[in-house]
Amino acid sequence: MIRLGSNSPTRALILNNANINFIQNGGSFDEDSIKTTNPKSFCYEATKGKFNELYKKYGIEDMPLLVSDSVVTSNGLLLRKAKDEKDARRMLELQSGNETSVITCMIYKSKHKELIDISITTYLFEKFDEKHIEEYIKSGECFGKAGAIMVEGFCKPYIKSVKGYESTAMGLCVEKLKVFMDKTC
Ligand SMILES: Nc1nc2c(ncn2[C@@H]2O[C@H](COP(=O)(O)OP(=O)(O)OP(=O)(O)O)[C@@H](O)[C@H]2O)c(=O)[nH]1
Repeated sequence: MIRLGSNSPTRALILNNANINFIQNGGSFDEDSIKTTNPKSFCYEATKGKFNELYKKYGIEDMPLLVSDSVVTSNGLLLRKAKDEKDARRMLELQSGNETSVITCMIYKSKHKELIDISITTYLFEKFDEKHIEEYIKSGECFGKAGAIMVEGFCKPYIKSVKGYESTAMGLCVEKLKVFMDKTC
């Protein structure tokens, strides 16, 4: 059993699908406190901030702690979660017909071992259909997701090429996590 230190329904889904037993306790780390706009550094600092908050609160005596953060970068810009419909439209139009990378950092710490991993999945998308963009925004599914994208949903029909794990793009590189958890310390 592990503690998923996250509010993310997608991260919970990823662990469930991988048959990893967990309880979920999200934190309230303020990502706006992070100054850097370098996507990788931002992602690492956000993960570290989330980890420190929840490590202080729960420790790892009773079970290992797993936290994670994901950001998107396209055209060198850092894309976090869309603030509103206008922001979501901006992010989607930026990624339409473009290359996009999802960067996911995770920290897993038990009494015996610790993993700090940064994984990247890069997509080349076809141009998104304008009408489909509007439907997707209206559905609200674009919110709460880095870069307002959903690789297993809205983006799927537009994927021209992909390099990296889909799980990384969805918010938790479960393939690497499972290999690490299965390793004896
Ligand atoms: N379903 C889905 N979710 C995605 C995708 N890309 C990113 N996400 C989610 O976007 C969110 C990125 O925001 P974060 O700040 O890392 O995490 P959060 O949702 O705020 O949750 P915390 O772990 O509590 O910080 C995460 O919940 C990811 O799972 C995707 O393609 N599909």
